[in-house]
Amino acid sequence: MHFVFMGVSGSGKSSLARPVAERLGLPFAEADAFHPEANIAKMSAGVPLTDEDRRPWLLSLAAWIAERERAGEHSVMACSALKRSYRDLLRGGAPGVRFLHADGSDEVIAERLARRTGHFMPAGLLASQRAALEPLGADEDGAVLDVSAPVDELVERAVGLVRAALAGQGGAAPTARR
Ligand SMILES: Nc1ncnc2c1ncn2[C@@H]1O[C@H](COP(=O)(O)OP(=O)(O)OP(=O)(O)O)[C@@H](O)[C@H]1O
Ligand SMILES: O=C(O)[C@H](O)[C@@H](O)[C@H](O)[C@H](O)CO
Repeated sequence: MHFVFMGVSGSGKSSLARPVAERLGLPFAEADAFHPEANIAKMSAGVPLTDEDRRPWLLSLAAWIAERERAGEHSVMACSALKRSYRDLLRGGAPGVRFLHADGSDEVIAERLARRTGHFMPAGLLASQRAALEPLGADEDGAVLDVSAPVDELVERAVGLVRAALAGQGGAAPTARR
């Protein structure tokens, strides 16, 4: 199974996904590291990416998932995966792709983005990220994490969800909480 922490910029995907992968000893991919230079330059200049900009990037991430699948490994990824069509591309990588949506109010996320340093993504792009975001549909495998809680607590919760999904493989999957 492949667990993708999704959400808008600054929602805390990376802060959660990385420790979850470490705790469970699973391979981890940070989707930001897969962007071509042109995408990074665009975002750094405060210009939102288009579907066309994101497509090759999402396909490279799906390829990473497919490699883990071929290796017989579970995996964890941090990737915005804002639209359903983007998640469809990721789901193309392997049969068992599930999404954990790091979700929070604009107020909470904007405040975290304003405080974050050393990252290419300007806080001003939050509005466009929000506009693009399509929450998980009822028919999409996944769960929602309310990111107003402290990181440690959220990591604990996410580890629990991943463990439960892995234990129930072939059985019940964690279902979306809204
Ligand atoms: N639950 C939390 N409580 C307090 N601060 C948090 C929490 N989660 C993340 N942060 C902080 O908020 C900022 C954004 O988190 P992070 O970089 O993980 O988000 P992200 O969704 O991966 O963003 P991006 O997509 O832009 O890379 C960071 O400075 C991080 O330390
Ligand atoms: O789809 C996108 O617009 C991008 O993935 C962005 O979300 C960033 O890569 C990331 O959030 C910035 O840190």
